[in-house]
Amino acid sequence: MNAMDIEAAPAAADAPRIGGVLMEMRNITLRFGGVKAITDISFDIREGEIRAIIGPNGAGKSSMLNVISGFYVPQEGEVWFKGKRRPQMKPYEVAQQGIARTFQNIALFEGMSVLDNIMTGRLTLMKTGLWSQALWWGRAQAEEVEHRAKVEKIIDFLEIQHIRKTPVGRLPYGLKKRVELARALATEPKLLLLDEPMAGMNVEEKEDMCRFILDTNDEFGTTICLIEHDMGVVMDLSDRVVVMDYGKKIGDGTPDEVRSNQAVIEAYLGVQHD
Ligand SMILES: Nc1ncnc2c1ncn2[C@@H]1O[C@H](COP(=O)(O)OP(=O)(O)OP(=O)(O)O)[C@@H](O)[C@H]1O
Repeated sequence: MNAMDIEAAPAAADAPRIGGVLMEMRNITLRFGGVKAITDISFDIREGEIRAIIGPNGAGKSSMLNVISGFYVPQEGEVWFKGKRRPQMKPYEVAQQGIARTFQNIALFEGMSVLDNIMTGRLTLMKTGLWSQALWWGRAQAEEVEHRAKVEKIIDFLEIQHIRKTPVGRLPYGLKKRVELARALATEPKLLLLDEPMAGMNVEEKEDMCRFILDTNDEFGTTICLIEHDMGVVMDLSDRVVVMDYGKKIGDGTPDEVRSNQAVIEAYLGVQHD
């Protein structure tokens, strides 16, 4: 089911929430000149799950998210999506495949309203060309109405009706993050990548964001892959966790498995490497 297929019947209560492999990273290595940001890492993301990537500062988490989103092309390894090896793609082509993301540093149009910002998420889904839209021809008009309706549903879902006309630049940080999530959802992603969704938030804002992430996953079946430093949040939200340290994978499993993994404990306690 697509993220905003809101009218669709909810999944049967006994249907398994997590399905087969949606994305697979196979032996990924990424270098920046002499710096090896990722060394030979493999893991998968299953349909419908919430998958976290954690690790100390500089572990290579953002680099990995950038490989998934097509922003970085690894020197070695393969990316598989929906059972096919993904050729080298531009980030917009990856977005067209149904992968959306939010950023560590919010990337919104500050002077534009919340509504207009979220509408930009619909651009890749628009079928009518620029000329039809500029001249407001019938088909473009009908399409605009349809896109607006989807966006209004997202606005309701994320409880941001009261700020829909407000320029984003005037919003507090926590709400900006929610608008960024709204724009990502407007693309109707199959896979949603969240880069530190709780960074800089107070406790109340974190609780809200957690609820919206869980609701997105639960109600629309959206697969989510997130990077997050707040360990409590990661362990509460995630089905499975990949742990990176110095560009290598040192753990992979359920929150309980990862919590009791000696290499992970040492990485977080700052045990010196040889
Ligand atoms: N564009 C780049 N050019 C050169 N080196 C980079 C670049 N991006 C990341 N690196 C290096 O790659 C390594 C991994 O960085 P990355 O930002 O992926 O880690 P991270 O786990 O996301 O860190 P943090 O939690 O601090 O954001 C670091 O040594 C970093 O300095």
